[in-house]
Amino acid sequence: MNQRDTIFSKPLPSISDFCFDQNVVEVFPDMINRSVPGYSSILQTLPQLTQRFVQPDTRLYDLGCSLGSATLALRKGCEQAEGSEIIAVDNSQAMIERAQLHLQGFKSQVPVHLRCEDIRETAIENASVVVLNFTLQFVPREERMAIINTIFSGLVKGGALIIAEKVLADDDAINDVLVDLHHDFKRANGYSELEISQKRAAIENVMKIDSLAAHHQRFKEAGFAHSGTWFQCFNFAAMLAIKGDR
Ligand SMILES: C[S@@+](CC[C@H](N)C(=O)[O-])C[C@H]1O[C@@H](n2cnc3c(N)ncnc32)[C@H](O)[C@@H]1O
Ligand SMILES: O=C(O)C(=O)C[C@]1(C(=O)O)C=C[C@@H](O)C=C1
Repeated sequence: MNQRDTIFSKPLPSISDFCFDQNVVEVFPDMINRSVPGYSSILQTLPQLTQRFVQPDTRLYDLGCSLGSATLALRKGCEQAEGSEIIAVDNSQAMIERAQLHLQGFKSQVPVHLRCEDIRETAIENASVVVLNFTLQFVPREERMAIINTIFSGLVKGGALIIAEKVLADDDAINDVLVDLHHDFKRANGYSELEISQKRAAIENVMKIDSLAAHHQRFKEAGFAHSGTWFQCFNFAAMLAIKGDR
């Protein structure tokens, strides 16, 4: 466990589209910590946000759970709420198998149901909290609205969607600065120029990012009464959308 990410360290003859396969599973904690500015701050805040929005006898969903780091944060935040149940979903079999092992290492009264499933197929029911932590960016853009609509319909009144994404700045010059700051962050974390450029090419076709304005517009269109950005580090941001009429 906790192997160093060297996936893009050697020159590759051709760059395939990035996918969450067994090789990525092996290095995932190292990869995400060294690649996503603010990832640990976001995870640290999740229990607090969960505690605030969880309601008794409801479900909590972690969509695109990878190894279950956000699932554990959700579980920490809902320990005190009677009748909580967590559903964690990922469409990578390799991720789900490792998440199962990872979650077994921590004790809790709250049941967690892990599902290998496409989040586009996931039914959301009686949910007080739904987390999408760096997952929606991997869903084709034209299919994102349907997912947000499904989440909104499945949330109870006063329920919350907690979502983090890599984002695009509206202003091109500002965007260039944020991208450079992100690349400097990767360099400072030991990634080489080759690793940065090969990773960039690998995610280019599979990870299409939206602006914060586009995300908030989508939440509004789905019917959320409130939405805002509660954290941003360079071009990585965490947002909150709340269903009204609690
Ligand atoms: C960047 S990782 C998420 C990190 C994780 N939420 C965390 O906080 O550690 C994105 C995850 O989303 C999953 N994923 C991408 N598209 C998906 C889809 N359509 N359905 C289910 N899972 C998906 C990937 O397999 C991957 O594990
Ligand atoms: O933008 C990048 O370079 C990234 O590595 C981002 C990102 C992400 O945002 O999820 C992409 C894939 C990996 O899961 C880890 C990080």
